[in-house]
Amino acid sequence: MSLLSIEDLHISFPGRPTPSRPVRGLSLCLERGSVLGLVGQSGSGKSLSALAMMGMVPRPGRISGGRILLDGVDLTRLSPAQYRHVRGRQMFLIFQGSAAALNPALTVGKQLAEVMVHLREASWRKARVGAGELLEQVRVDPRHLNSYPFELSGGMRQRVLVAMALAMEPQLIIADEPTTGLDVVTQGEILDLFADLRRRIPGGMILISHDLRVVASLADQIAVMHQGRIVDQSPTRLLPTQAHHPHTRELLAASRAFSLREPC
Ligand SMILES: Nc1ncnc2c1ncn2[C@@H]1O[C@H](COP(=O)(O)OP(=O)(O)OP(=O)(O)O)[C@@H](O)[C@H]1O
Repeated sequence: MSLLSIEDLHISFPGRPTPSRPVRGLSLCLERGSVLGLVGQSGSGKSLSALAMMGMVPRPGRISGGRILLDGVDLTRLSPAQYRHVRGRQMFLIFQGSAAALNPALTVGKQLAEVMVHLREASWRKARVGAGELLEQVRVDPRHLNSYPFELSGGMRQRVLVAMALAMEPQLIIADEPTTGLDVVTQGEILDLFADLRRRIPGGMILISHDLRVVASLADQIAVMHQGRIVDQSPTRLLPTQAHHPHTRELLAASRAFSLREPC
């Protein structure tokens, strides 16, 4: 059984004269232990799809059809309380603008320690030590345990989010444009960290970007999204030969200078 299977997902927003349907018939599969790259141009529906997987479609939008199966459980049928439980333990979203994902009022150490106390039932003392170790694993100096998110650079905040994911050990990690807004060197470092993360997390990862080059080095499979649905999906290195949709051809042409390599 696939770790994640999305079947014919539709998301709509009310509107006149007709509702808008930014996601219309999205289907994809993520196998356990693998990374799926979800690419597509701005507005194709990638972020909304990620939010739908997390049970966080912004109102008045709603899932108007389809199923999202995580380990065979249809998430679209969960109550809000059940969803919160699954979201806190089995799924983790790293999204654009890492600042917004961290609590601005709590130090980095406190936020990491809270995850360990609540999910791993560690004592506060052990959690604090564990939080320092996690920061070291993502190559952030542990003295930043006492720093607030605004005191860190964008790259460091992304590293803290990766540390948070390591603390939670979720089944599914969704990273939505995790390197957008970072300089090229920091982008490379963050992608290296994701490569490390995928080796440590037994579940799977969905890496979302408008840039094929960003996901190609990490993803086993690439799914190309266009106007609310997947138009091509294939193993990364076969995409240039297997892609048939004109939009995928455009994306490939745009990243031609960079050859698609084997996932690390
Ligand atoms: N809160 C909202 N209300 C109404 N429509 C929305 C809302 N959020 C998204 N949409 C619609 O859904 C479309 C897809 O948005 P989405 O953010 O998923 O695109 P994306 O592929 O992630 O683009 P980007 O790479 O720019 O983030 C948008 O073009 C917009 O029409």
